[in-house]
Amino acid sequence: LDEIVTAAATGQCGAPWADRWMDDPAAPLPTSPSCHEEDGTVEEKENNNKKRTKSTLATAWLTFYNIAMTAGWLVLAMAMARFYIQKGSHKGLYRSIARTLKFFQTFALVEVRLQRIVRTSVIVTGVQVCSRIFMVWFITNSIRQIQNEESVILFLVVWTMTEITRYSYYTFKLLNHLPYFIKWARYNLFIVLYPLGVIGELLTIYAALPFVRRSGMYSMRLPNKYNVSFDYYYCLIIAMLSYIPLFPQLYFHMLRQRRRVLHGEVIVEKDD
Ligand SMILES: CCCCCCCCCCCCC/C=C/C(=O)SCCNC(=O)CCNC(=O)[C@H](O)C(C)(C)COP(=O)(O)OP(=O)(O)OC[C@H]1O[C@@H](n2cnc3c(N)ncnc32)[C@H](O)[C@@H]1OP(=O)(O)O
Repeated sequence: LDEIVTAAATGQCGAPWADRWMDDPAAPLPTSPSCHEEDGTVEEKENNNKKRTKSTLATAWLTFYNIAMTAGWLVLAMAMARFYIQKGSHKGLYRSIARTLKFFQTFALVEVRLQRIVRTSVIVTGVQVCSRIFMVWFITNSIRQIQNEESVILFLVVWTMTEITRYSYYTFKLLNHLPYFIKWARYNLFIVLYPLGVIGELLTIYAALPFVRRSGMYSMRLPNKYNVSFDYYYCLIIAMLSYIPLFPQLYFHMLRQRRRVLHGEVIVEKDD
């Protein structure tokens, strides 16, 4: 076993079958892991080359994506700081950064599919990204009257701090130059920022309720030609209630990741 693991880890000539064995431990082991046996067929070599090219392309793409997202959230942070310094008030701040925020937060949708190349969870990432997009497009952007609420600024500041730390963590990690303070920040700041972000989001949805009820936006009342009724007001109440079962799952997921990354604990997570 040591021989197999060492071969796979060091990329020695025995690595192709070692890789295969690590992918499928049930596969029969060769009697002797000699280099000549495993120089392999031309087909095997081509496959290995393709795999290597794919992983280099994936890493290059991920690095570009994470640099772009770090830059995007840094631009947002600077725009917010500049607005506040110039105007001395948060009124109008959301409108001034709305476009950039919508662009970068919506772009994060690609992360839901990242589990094909990194060890991220599709469910956790899906809930996180969808709830953010819901907050941006269907609450804050759609209801002008709440855009100047303090709670909007609260979740904006918290999201911005989180994302600058998170994307710069991924970037430096991919470049194999991860400063400890970024790793520390990625897996510690969320302990306070996550609940604060949730408070900001819940207060914002709560502030939206009276406007939604009065305007009847995004709602369908009976009778109508589809014979379907939908009340956005109750949909928002359900969304608020869904934080009760969902948020603890996200929070405990991050606490588990923290133990794994900062304390080296081996965590066995259930498959998505
Ligand atoms: C449709 C309407 C729904 C309405 C109802 C909604 C209810 C919702 C309830 C809950 C809502 C929560 C709202 C959230 C608000 C906030 O965000 S507040 C601000 C504070 N937030 C945070 O601190 C977020 C912290 N949480 C996370 O970061 C998430 O768990 C995550 C974003 C989903 C990330 O999870 P995960 O990927 O599992 O963790 P990591 O440890 O970061 O990564 C695991 C491995 O994957 C690699 N990886 C992941 N992404 C990338 C990437 N982009 N590039 C490169 N690599 C990546 C990462 O490096 C790890 O690799 P290994 O270390 O090798 O394992």
